[in-house]
Amino acid sequence: MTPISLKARFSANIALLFPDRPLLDRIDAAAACGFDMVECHFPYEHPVEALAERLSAAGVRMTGLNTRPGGPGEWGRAALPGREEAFRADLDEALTYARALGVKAIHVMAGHPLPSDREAAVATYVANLREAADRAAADGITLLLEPLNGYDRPGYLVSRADEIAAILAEIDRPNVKLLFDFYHVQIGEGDLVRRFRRLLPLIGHVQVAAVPDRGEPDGGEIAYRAIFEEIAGSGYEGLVGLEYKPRGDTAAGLAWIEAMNIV
Ligand SMILES: O=C(O)[C@@H](O)C(=O)CO
Ligand SMILES: [Mg+2]
Repeated sequence: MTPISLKARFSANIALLFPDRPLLDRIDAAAACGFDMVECHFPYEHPVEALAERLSAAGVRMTGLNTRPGGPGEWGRAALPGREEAFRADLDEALTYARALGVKAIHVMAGHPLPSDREAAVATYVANLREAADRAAADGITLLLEPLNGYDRPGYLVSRADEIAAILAEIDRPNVKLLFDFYHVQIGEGDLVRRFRRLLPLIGHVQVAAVPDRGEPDGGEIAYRAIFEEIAGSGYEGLVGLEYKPRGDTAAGLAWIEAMNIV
C-alpha cells in the first residue's frame, strides 16, 4: 500500500475524541497520542488563560473553535433575524479566544431559523458574516461555514455544501470559507470526490468520520483511503480535523492511521 502523506495535517477534535475525560485533559491525551494540533467546538467554560497554559505545557496548538451554540435549540445565531446583537457577542467571544490562543479558524454557527423566515435568515447570515469577516481579517482569521446534515440537525439553516457555495458568493469575502465535513456531505449530498474537487477553491477546512456511525474513518459507507488519497493529491493545503466519535478507546482506535499507511 503506497503511503499517503497527511499525518502532519491532522488536528484532533477534542470535542469528540477522548470523551472519557474533561476537556483540558483531552489536550494532554492528544499530545500523548502524537498530535501537535487540536480543534475544539466550545472552549468557553474554561478561562482562556487556563487553555493557553495547558496547550503550551503540552506543546499543542489549537487550530479551530466554534462560536457559542447559544440557548437551547439554537445551535448558533448568525442567521437568526433579530438576534444580531447576540451574534455580535458570540463573535466577540470567539475572537477573544482565537486571538489569545493563536487560533486561525472560527466555525460560525448559523442556527435554526423558522422555516417561514428562511429568506430573512439567509439575508441576516450574509450581512452578519460580512461584518464578522471584516473584523476577523484584522487578525488573519478565517471564518468557516459548515453544512450540517438534516438527520443530525433538522432545521439547521444549511444542510448542503452547494448551498454554502451560493451563500459564500453573496458574502464575497476571501476569509470566509466552506468547512467540508465528509461525514455531513456524504449524508446530505454524496458524490464526495467530484463535489470536493468542484468546491476546492472555497474549502478552508475538512473533517472526517465514518457514515453512518460517525466513528473512526475506517469503515461504513465511505472508502476513506480513497478520500485521503484525494485530499493529499488535490492541492488542498489546509488541515484535516479528526472529528469522530471513537467506537471504543480513542488511543487504540487511532490504529486506522497506520493501517491505511498514512504517514
Ligand atoms: O460536524 C459538526 O457537527 C461540527 O463540525 C460542529 O462544529 C458542530 O456542529
Ligand atoms: Mg464537522
